[in-house]
Amino acid sequence: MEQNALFRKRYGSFRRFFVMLGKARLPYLWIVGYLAVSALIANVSVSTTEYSAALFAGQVGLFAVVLPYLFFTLLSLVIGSISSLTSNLCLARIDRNLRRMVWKKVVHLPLQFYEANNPKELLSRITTDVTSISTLIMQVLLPVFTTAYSSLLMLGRVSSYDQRLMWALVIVLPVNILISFVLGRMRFGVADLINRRNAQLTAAIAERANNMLLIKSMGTEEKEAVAGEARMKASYQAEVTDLWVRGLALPINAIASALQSVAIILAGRAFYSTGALDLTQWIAYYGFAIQLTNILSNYCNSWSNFKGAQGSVDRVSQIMDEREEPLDEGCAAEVLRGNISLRDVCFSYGDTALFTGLNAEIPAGKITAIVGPSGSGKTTLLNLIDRLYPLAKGTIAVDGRDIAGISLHSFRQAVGYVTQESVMYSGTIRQNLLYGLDRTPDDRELDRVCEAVGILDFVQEQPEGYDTPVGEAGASLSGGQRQRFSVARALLQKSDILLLDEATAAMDISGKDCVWKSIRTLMAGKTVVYVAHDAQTLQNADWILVLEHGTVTAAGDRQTVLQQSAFCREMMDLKGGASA
Ligand SMILES: Nc1ncnc2c1ncn2[C@@H]1O[C@H](COP(=O)(O)OP(=O)(O)OP(=O)(O)O)[C@@H](O)[C@H]1O
Repeated sequence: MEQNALFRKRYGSFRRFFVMLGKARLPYLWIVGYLAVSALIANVSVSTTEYSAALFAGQVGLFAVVLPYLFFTLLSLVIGSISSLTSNLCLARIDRNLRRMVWKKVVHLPLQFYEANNPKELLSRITTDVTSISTLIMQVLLPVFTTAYSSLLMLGRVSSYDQRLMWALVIVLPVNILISFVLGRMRFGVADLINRRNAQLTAAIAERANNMLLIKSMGTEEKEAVAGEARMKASYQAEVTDLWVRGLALPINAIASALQSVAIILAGRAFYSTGALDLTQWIAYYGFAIQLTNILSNYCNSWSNFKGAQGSVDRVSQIMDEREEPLDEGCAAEVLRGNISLRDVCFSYGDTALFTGLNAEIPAGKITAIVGPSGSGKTTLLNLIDRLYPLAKGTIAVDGRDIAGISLHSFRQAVGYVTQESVMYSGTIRQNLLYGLDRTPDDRELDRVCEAVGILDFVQEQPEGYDTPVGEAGASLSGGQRQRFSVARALLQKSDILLLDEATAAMDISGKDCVWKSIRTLMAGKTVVYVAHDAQTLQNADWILVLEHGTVTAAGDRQTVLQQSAFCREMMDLKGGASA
């Protein structure tokens, strides 16, 4: 974070914008095509202006003026349509490439990033912010070239009539640019505020929509309605402020344009009356001057978009500056026997230290239970073994090898992990079972594993069997069913080490027994580490670690630990048979 702040301080938005574009792999061929078509339009437009000026001046020669005028008018229509198509395609492709870049980055960031940033706010970074950056490229960045080219072309034509007239035009034109700069600065703050408030609103709505069960059961509908209203009011107020700023910009721009037109006409008129320009040139000059004014003021209006999109650039480039997890650094995991040793492990959440020199041994080929009071760090310990957080100090070794030297990707392939939440996606049962596997087991294998965790009957009762959708995040399944599918998914992974965090807590007594028997059979000879909260699941352990106040206070087989640990005795005596 500190590093990012330093980066942001050192490099302005411009620099970060271009660094980001460098990473985005823009559709360069399409962009070149768009620029070429725009250059063609500029040339056609110069010819159209000159032929129309000749017509206005009374030259009606069919082949010298009328037909060329009609031809160029038609040509500008055709090229205009091609240009608008190319521009829209460019915008869509830039949008797609930027989104792909941000998403690729986001999925490679460490868990800590998601804990430090509201994941739901990330939604708007990938959608709204990316769209404003794509628009910025199409409306501000590329028009630098098209506007400069058209302006130079037209100024060149005016200069061919009289060089002094061109300089007069060059002096008058920047009035609009100056005004747009000032207005753009004003708009930036407001546009950024709108984006931030909308992102907060989206995040809050997404969170509430996910937690409707809690809202209903606690009867907080009214409170939530009022809180939502306050957030919507905040967004509305930001939008109203933006309207006021834009409202102020309109008359200022209109007055500036009117003054500019008067100056342009007076300058042209002076040259025409002294005979420096003929009638056709005078009309053509006026046509070019008006077009130049429009092109520059359109560009300057877009410039205010740049100021508005600066916040989006900052937010997206903040993601792009984050360090990714180095998934492929280090050597391959190969086959792990699964003897896990923790040496002087230190780990903190922010400033709060959880482990300050934790030592523990988890034997290979056994089922080890981790028990301890709530908040003692059992889940965190599993997360550290799965390398979801980096250690502040100390080492974790498997079979004597420091796991920090093993490539994260191959290590996590060798370690299966069933987390507390039993994560399911809104696909079919099959898609959920196969998620993350680098092979495609056939139905017979799926049947075997599902039978082992006691969910095969349920699958067979479904109209579409394994191809039955499970609803959003597995909403159509019970908590126990979700847990069985999560365990089945981990068993299909055929990992060397299996971590389970209260993986059977939502199952009934016979369900737990069935799942644990299968784990013992299917993981025979491999290492299983699980968090146990009740005496029944503790029965499955060959080895027990008691974790209290950041240290292991007892370790060994059941007999040894029961003698050593009051916590464990209490757990067996008081909670005997109770489910977690
Ligand atoms: N992401 C986090 N950020 C900050 N603190 C955290 C985070 N996750 C856990 N903690 C804190 O770390 C401590 C250990 O949490 P952990 O979930 O590892 O405990 P646990 O033993 O598994 O608890 P339980 O038995 O209740 O599931 C707790 O005090 C908790 O508040």
